[in-house]
Amino acid sequence: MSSLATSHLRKSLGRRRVPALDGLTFTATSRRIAVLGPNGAGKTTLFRVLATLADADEGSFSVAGQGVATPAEVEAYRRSLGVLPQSFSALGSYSCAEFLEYVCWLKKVPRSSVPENVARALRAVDLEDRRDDRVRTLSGGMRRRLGLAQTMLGDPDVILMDEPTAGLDPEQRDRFAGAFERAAETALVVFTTHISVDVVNLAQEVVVLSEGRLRFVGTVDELAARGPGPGAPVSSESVDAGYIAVLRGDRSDPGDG
Ligand SMILES: Nc1ncnc2c1ncn2[C@@H]1O[C@H](COP(=O)(O)OP(=O)(O)OP(=O)(O)O)[C@@H](O)[C@H]1O
Repeated sequence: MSSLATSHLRKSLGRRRVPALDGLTFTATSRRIAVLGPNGAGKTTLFRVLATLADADEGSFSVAGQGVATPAEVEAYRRSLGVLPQSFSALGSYSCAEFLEYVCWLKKVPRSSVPENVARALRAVDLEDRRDDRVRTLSGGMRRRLGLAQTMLGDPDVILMDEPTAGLDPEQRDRFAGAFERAAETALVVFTTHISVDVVNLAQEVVVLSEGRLRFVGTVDELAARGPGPGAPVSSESVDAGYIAVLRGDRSDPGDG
């Protein structure tokens, strides 16, 4: 069964109507999907469409076999969604727990479940000891993990993240990966990235875009094999090499279209 499928998604932006998504069609079947592509490939635009922050001009998508088209479908989907945008900024004067309680309220989490939701989310991202500290006192990596924590409130079925590890140092990226693992235990996770280490550490399947079109969809192993060749161990080097080969169109891909 498909976990995420798009069909002929088109979205043009700005006065010059730049085609940020140009008939994008793919089917992914795993529960941890990385969307990879160079600057301007259309990753953020896809994220915004999947998060229902923007409407596609044409085309459709479905998640776990459920369409997201009619107002009732969109509403049900939004209720099942956790979202971490690239420009996430929490309310600095709130404590971590107060901020998460506020998001619970926005997400209409039943009042009796709020303490448990907040405690579970803080535990998952390793911020229990910062529970009562103000958000503005957290490091950049901690803030990013708090951003991940808020996606987990209300037990979402789907979590979407736009470049969640951008700007994190290797140690913080590692800690983020641990928190990501816990979030992905119960949700389908789709995230955009530029970073091949993220693909290796976080994803099962990769969608490569450029110029709003599909270049590749397949497992991390399959992408890595596009570089040095079949049997190459999966590493950030082999994923990078596979990614470059895919962008150059070195070998044809049955998923291209
Ligand atoms: N508001 C806008 N007006 C006009 N063009 C835009 C706008 N936002 C994005 N674009 C263009 O749409 C295309 C896709 O942009 P998008 O931000 O989705 O790419 P991206 O893959 O997320 O890039 P990056 O990795 O740099 O964040 C690019 O050519 C970009 O210049």
